[in-house]
Amino acid sequence: MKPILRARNVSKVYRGDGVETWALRGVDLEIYPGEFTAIAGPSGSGKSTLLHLLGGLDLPTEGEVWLEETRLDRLNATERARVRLHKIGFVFQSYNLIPVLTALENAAFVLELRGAPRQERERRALEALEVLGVRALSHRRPNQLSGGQQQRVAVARALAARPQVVLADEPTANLDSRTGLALIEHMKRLNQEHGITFVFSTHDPRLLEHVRRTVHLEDGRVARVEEASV
Ligand SMILES: Nc1ncnc2c1ncn2[C@@H]1O[C@H](COP(=O)(O)OP(=O)(O)OP(=O)(O)O)[C@@H](O)[C@H]1O
Repeated sequence: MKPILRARNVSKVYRGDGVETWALRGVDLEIYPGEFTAIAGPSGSGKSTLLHLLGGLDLPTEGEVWLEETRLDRLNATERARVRLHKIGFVFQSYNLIPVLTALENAAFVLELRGAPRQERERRALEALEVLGVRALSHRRPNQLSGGQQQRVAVARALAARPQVVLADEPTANLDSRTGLALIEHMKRLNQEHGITFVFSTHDPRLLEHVRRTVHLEDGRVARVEEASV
């Protein structure tokens, strides 16, 4: 089987105010279709940077990033945006819900950007909200939802578009442990039932008990990869 995502000897340097920060150094990583992979590591180890690069949101300083047969770091910004829109779902803290839209409209948003017809958008958004257990809240705006509910709507937005890959940056960070575990369970079910590939970052050891593969980052390098039999 060929990897769906691949980082080859990827380094990322942030430069600003005369300071250089090596966020990633020579990272090699392959993600295969249908995998459920966690990226773990202490604060500042490079987890968010790696997810940004894998999703084509940012470019590596050195190395290659591939999504299937497409080399993302060779595409221009418009081409990368098109690939993201059609193939990747994001659940990132910085990609918050749009405050003036209802949960349903938020969940349908990626499909709207893709130009899907209204009926199809609504059907798929409602389906995704149902799967995440927040369909009854579909007419509420984000400020009428708890943090956990907002996070579920954000996951529903990523999933309604049926991406091949979902990249999630600390998806449980703002949730209490019960809600966090429930969200991971939902993600796992979608992974098992719909074959969606998940890569998510976390520094919560409790969540790592639920994943098959954990990539540990330290100081921007892959320190070790752990395979569990869950
Ligand atoms: N835009 C930026 N400009 C300069 N330095 C940055 C930038 N983004 C990240 N860094 C630095 O790169 C390193 C890796 O950061 P990154 O956010 O990828 O780590 P992380 O593992 O996701 O951390 P956390 O768990 O705290 O979110 C850190 O030293 C950070 O300070």
